[in-house]
Amino acid sequence: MQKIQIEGGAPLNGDVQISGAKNAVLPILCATLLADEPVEISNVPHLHDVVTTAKLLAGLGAELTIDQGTIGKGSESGIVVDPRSVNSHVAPYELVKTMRASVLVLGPLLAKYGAAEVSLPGGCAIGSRPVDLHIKGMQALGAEISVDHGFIKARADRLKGNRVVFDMVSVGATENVLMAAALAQGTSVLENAAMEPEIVDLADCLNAMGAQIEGAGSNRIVVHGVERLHGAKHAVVADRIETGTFLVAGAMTGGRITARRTRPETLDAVLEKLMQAGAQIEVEGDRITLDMKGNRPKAVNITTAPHPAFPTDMQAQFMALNCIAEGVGVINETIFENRFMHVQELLRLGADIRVEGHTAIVRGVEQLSGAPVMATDLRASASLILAGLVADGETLIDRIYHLDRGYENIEEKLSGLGARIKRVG
Ligand SMILES: CC(=O)N[C@H]1[C@@H](OP(=O)(O)OP(=O)(O)OC[C@H]2O[C@@H](n3ccc(=O)[nH]c3=O)[C@H](O)[C@@H]2O)O[C@H](CO)[C@@H](O)[C@@H]1O
Ligand SMILES: C=C(OP(=O)(O)O)C(=O)O
Repeated sequence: MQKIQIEGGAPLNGDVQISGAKNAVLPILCATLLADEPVEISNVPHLHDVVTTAKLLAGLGAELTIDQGTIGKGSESGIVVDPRSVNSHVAPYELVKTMRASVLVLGPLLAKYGAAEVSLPGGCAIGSRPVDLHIKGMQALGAEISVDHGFIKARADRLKGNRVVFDMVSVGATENVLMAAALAQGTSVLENAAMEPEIVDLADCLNAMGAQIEGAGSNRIVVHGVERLHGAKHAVVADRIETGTFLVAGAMTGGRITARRTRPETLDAVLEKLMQAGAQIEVEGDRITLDMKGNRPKAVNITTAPHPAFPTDMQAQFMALNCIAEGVGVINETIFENRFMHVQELLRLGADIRVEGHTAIVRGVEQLSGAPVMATDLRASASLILAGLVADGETLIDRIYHLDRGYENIEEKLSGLGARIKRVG
């Protein structure tokens, strides 16, 4: 099995180009099912989750044209999905179990074809992650739903617009209901909606396909259902989590890094914490430059919460930063009940972390020491890479398939900044 090998201690400097966002491209690919013409998506990152989604859509009968050569290399091309040949409404367990975002075909299949059978995703390393809000949302739009033999089985002649009040903020449930409401009869109002930039990107794509969605990016989204959605072209928004991960790498190594082709306005909470850690941040157009001027970062306190607050998907990376920072940083994880899996592995690298329930107290040490470690989930993998970049000697990270779900060419990008990192095995 492949591993990532890092020789720590090299300062990182230079420019890095940010890819399209995993968490935007996955719902957008699912949204293409709603159209009755081909939809062309560009700035598609080359990720394992994109391959899984492509398999899922192909399994439903959609025809996909994938331009491997250009994926991730520019915004000219990517994936064209022609949904006209869709002839199945079943999302099988084999795919859903490897990628929870597969549940996002529920809304589109139901709205367009009147039926969907989607395997229940089950729990994952970071938490139990139920889908009750997705189901309640579809029911509010008039779907009949049963859950048996591990599948969500949904039917509706034509969904009807309604007021949907989410009990708690959910990115996935907001996206699923948004897609379903786009083709429903009448107007839907989504209250307590998630406000993540990826929701805005999905709504932009749907509107380009002819949907009538207002208010995406706020906690109240109004969707005027339309009769049909047509083909469109859409470029995926930049990945704010990838951007943040590279900026933390710069901060931890005392370097100067420019993230190019990103969306600075989606990173306010992260940039604020980097400045508190002592980084000088400059924003110009689609670029963010972080300069640590060779200094050791200062520890920062973090509480994760829905956008625009600090993202849970950056928690593990800031934990790594706190591990080598000056002082003590307190991290509260409020989104997922089990998102401290990286702690045990960071301890193996010499970190000083105490976990009390949903809080981790991190006392910065002068130096981490390289060791073999195991990745447990996507962002945990990123945190171990970051720690390895500053650890003394060699760090060998196992189970890196988690990383390939969500980071495009991370070794190449880090090598380009001066890191001594390679894939082995
Ligand atoms: C593909 C994608 O975009 N993934 C992101 C998405 O995941 P995802 O959409 O799964 O996350 P949610 O926003 O839905 O989850 C937030 C919280 O709500 C709970 N919940 C959610 C749905 C539900 O029906 N019932 C319920 O209780 C979850 O268990 C969790 O505790 O948002 C998360 C929170 O920003 C990010 O960490 C993930 O990277
Ligand atoms: C938790 C994440 O993704 P997913 O929802 O796809 O598991 C993530 O991107 O950090």
